Amino acid sequence: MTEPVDEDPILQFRDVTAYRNNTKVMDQFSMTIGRMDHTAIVGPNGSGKSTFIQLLTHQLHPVAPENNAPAPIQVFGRDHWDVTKLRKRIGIISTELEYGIMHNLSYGRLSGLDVAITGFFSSMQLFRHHDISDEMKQTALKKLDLMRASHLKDRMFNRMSAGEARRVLIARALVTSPEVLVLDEPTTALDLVARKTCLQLISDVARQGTTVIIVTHHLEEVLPEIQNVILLENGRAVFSGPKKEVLTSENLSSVYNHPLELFYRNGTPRIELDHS
Ligand SMILES: Nc1ncnc2c1ncn2[C@@H]1O[C@H](COP(=O)(O)OP(=O)(O)OP(=O)(O)O)[C@@H](O)[C@H]1O
Repeated sequence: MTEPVDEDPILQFRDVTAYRNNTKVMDQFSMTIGRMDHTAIVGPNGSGKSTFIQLLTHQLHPVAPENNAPAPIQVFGRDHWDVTKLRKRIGIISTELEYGIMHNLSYGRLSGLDVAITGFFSSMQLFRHHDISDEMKQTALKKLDLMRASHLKDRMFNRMSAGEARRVLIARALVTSPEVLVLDEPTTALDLVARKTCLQLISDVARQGTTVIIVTHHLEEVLPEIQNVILLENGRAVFSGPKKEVLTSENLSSVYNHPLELFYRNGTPRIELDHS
């Protein structure tokens, strides 16, 4: 196992290849994300975005390297992690997690405050053996406040709208003050106003010192704070680098296999389909 040092990248994928049900779903995917390199991983349906999240959460494992080659995935400079410890340093928000908590009702219902507190235990539920201190409660309340969700602390999670639930989940991810926040299509199912609020809150998190990684196919989620973009196609990083260089009409048309026109509005990229 390698010993981490502070300057190590947060995430390093080196020629990562992975299979799901005997299908190659990631093919020699390489990328490096440093501290405070806010990054968007963008790609069309089926390009490998969920696969990336699964590799990060250890739900899926890469093909082992040959001989003594370095491990294909390193997080904070290490290739082996106790998943519970890692979850405290990397907050992940996905619709899968939202669904999991929302439908995990057999153990009892959770309030907004309870859901935020589960972040300390990396669990989807609060159990009797969880020792909840006053400090934890205060921190959870503070993070709910940061996400403008204080009014949801006593509301049952399964009675919240998608936008409310998303804000509570971001607060949950922040209770351990993670160095990195990974968001999987954070505005899916949100209406126009909730989407704007959610993106504004994520921008605030990025500016306050947490490295933000957004995995998405919605270009409006590529916030002004994001400077690096990785464009995925068929499980490979086909374009990678500064946002203005990677997000071009030409590159996007190639990856989406359709003529697209890219423009920026208030620092946020948008695309228009070319119907000609
Ligand atoms: N369980 C599975 N077994 C085999 N192949 C799979 C499985 N799940 C996904 N794939 C394939 O893996 C590739 C990458 O899928 P993935 O779900 O990572 O893409 P994605 O970019 O997240 O797509 P979307 O935007 O539609 O969610 C696709 O070609 C998909 O068909």
